[in-house]
Amino acid sequence: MPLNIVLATSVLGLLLAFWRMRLRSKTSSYRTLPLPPGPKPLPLIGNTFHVPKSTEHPWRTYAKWAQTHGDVVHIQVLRKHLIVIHSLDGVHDLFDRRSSIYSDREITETIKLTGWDWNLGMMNYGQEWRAHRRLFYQYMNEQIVHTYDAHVRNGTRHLLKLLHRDPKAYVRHLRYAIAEVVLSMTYGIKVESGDDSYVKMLEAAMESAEDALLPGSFWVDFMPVLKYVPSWVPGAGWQKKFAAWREETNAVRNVPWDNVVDDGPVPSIASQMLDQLSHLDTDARTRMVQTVQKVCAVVYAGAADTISSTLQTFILAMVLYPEAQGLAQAELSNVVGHRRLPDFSDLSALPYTGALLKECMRWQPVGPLGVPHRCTADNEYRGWLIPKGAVVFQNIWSILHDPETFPDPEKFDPGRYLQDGVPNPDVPDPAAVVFGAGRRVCPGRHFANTVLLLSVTRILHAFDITPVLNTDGSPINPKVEMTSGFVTHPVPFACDIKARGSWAEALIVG
Ligand code: HEM
Repeated sequence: MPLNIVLATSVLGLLLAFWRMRLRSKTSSYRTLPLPPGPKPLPLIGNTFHVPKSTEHPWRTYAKWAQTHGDVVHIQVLRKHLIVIHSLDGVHDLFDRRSSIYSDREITETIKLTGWDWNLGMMNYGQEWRAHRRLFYQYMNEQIVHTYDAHVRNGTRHLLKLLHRDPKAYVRHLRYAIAEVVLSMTYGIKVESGDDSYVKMLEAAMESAEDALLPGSFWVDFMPVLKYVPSWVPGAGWQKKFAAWREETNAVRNVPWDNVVDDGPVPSIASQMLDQLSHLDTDARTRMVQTVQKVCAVVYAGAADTISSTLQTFILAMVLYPEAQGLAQAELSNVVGHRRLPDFSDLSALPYTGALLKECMRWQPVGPLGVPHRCTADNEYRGWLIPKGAVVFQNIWSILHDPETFPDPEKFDPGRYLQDGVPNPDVPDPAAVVFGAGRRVCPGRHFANTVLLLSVTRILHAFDITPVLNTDGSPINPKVEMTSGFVTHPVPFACDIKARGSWAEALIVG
């Protein structure tokens, strides 16, 4: 071997060894740092008994801890480190600025046992996730989502009819209408009127997401060996629950896919994705078809529950805050008039109505703890060690209820985003928080905004939303009570939804 190659190889080897030594010493130096503060752990079991139950609004408990310990709170359960971030700066510092090591997910036993591991939102950061996310983005980016406007118009128009016909069942109608929009654009499926089998299927699957996907919901997340305990063992009834949930999550992936229709004037997302594969050989095509199937199911699973839950919160806010409702309706009457329904072209002229939607997202965020990120390398943050493998949450609820940024945070007040009738740039937009951050930021956010804005403006234009009345004529104001879990929505409440006048009735049925 020529001498210069030997020399070059040796120098390279030395550099490599030096770099690895530095890396090792750096890693070990991080290990001497303290962990971020948090409730005092007990020997061996750490904070095992501190972990708030997923059924008890854990974001409120974490927020209380943050008042004592600061915006970065750490707990340890057996060998697992959980870190909860309570400030937007903290979220940006870690999820955005250090995204190369904060973009993984913790694939808990619960995720595998409930069968959600086909969902790109639950995948490890790597090639498979990248391929799914790229495909998803191609059909959900900011520009492309407007090609689905016709589906959104039809769905929201139908929603008004359903609400008019049977206002008491508003929750069912919201879920049905969103399912209708998403299934038609994704699979070309026209849901028969009154057929809520798709809605029920997703509801059943989402029950597992709501009950089980926050780490700590089930002990098996911290002690994986428990997954081998047979279901007949006393206390292991959760195994049967998981088996049933697995069937439901698989149904979300398979049932709409088996019913893809390809006869509409605009091809569905599924058929466009499949067309893209025509040049591939059989093996590559088979593999990619599976990816397409999963990505389509993620559109449905990601959209349906989050959007309909936000709309339920909107209805609750309108019942409780009639002055906000009145201001938005006055704006709509001014801009749109009484001869037509609002459309996408009106949205930029409706600052108060836009602010009202922002406030719905802030007041009761649909995913109060977001989706946890997993950190893939030891690193130092503000003098603390964030250990490799730590599960890092952003407490979205707490960030959006910080009284310094949002005074009187429990109050629903769209006016807080406006100054002299135009958006106030000094008030943060909750949309920059509720959809998460970094490389895993919600890729469905543009579509969610589109559907939410048109739904909210059309419902407000057409209806008055009021409390139901007691026998003595006094209003029964519902309590602000949210379900607890991965995704939340208001606990069911009664309200009245009535057309705003004969002009509105004509628009609804027309
Ligand atoms: C109000 C509506 C919605 C809210 C509040 C919301 C919120 C979120 C949040 C907080 C995350 C986690 C981000 C992170 O890891 O930091 C997320 C991820 C995700 N969302 Fe949404 N979302 C909404 C609507 C949608 C819609 C309509 C879709 C589908 C069309 C969707 C699809 C997804 C997917 C696929 C992920 C996983 C991304 C990944 O892990 O790479 N979401 N969403």
